[in-house]
Amino acid sequence: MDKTDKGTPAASKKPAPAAPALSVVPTGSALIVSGQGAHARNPGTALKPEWFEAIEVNLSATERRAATLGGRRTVKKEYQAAWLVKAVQCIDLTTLAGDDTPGRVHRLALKARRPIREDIVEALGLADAPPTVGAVCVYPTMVAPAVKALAGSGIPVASVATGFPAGLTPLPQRLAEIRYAVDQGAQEIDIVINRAQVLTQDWNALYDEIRAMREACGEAHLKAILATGDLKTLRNVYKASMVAMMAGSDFIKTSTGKEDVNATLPVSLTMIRALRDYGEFTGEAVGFKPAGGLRTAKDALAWLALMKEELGRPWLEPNLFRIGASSMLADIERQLEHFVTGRYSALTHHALA
Ligand SMILES: O=C[C@H](O)COP(=O)(O)O
Repeated sequence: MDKTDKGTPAASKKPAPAAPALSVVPTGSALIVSGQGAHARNPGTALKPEWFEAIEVNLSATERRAATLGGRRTVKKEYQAAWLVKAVQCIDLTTLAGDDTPGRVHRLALKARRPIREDIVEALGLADAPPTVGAVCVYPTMVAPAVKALAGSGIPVASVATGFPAGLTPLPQRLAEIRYAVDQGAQEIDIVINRAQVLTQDWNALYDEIRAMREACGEAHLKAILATGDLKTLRNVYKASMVAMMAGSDFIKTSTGKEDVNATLPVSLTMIRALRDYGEFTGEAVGFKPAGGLRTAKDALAWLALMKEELGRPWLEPNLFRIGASSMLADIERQLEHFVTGRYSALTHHALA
């Protein structure tokens, strides 16, 4: 850690170019607002290793900072309910299983349209504008059923692609998979990076591949999954985040959900500091998506606190923040039910996801 950087766990030793301020404007303080607002795309930059090569990350300082988020910084009562509704609006409701079927995707889409039970929505006073999730995330061959089941809802379909989860098929096939998913109607593509390029510090190769993937996405937004559990060090996480953003990623995402270690707060903090540095260098606002192993309302609150404290209010909206989760919604719904009734029900009383 750079000792001059008071309390900054993931600090970058970077040159000091004229850094434009972030181009986003806070949208106000009310948390219960809906919408998948249009997100200006990140055009990327040329590859600039000088922005990240000298990075140092202090592991223990990063862990200490992360540990504060789930503990003393909690929100209670109606504030907590509002944050949980916000979390629902930011969920990429996901099914990425070998036994996925159009029927399962159809059921998931129904849940995406009405993620919180009607009586709870009414009790929360949200019946006029019931919340929906941020997106539904599926494998490429499930995009068409998802698009059909979500027709008219305004909920985008995200598809994983590029040989998810390992990303080790030849590049032409990975690019073809992106084009297939876009052709099927996916509006967002969650690509996986080639971890070997990070582990061998081959930044040119990583940059070129992600650039080519962005090109293949066309109008679809690109989320770059770094699979941080495979990247060995937080320095690598920071560098891979930077290269992914320079190559034009609209979001950087932690994990596939298939690594041994998936989303953690220290890794997320490191990615967010990279995101913030990239914003200072370029003026571009890039989105963040933690994913993998996030199961509880408590997880949702910890990551929302991280976004608010590190990046500010704009990163509490689905155009800049998503939570990738296949099984978090039921616990959030249960907590919201407790808020409106004062009673806890068993998790099994809450539908799918
Ligand atoms: O992209 C989303 C992840 O695959 C979801 O992981 P999960 O099944 O652990 O929630």
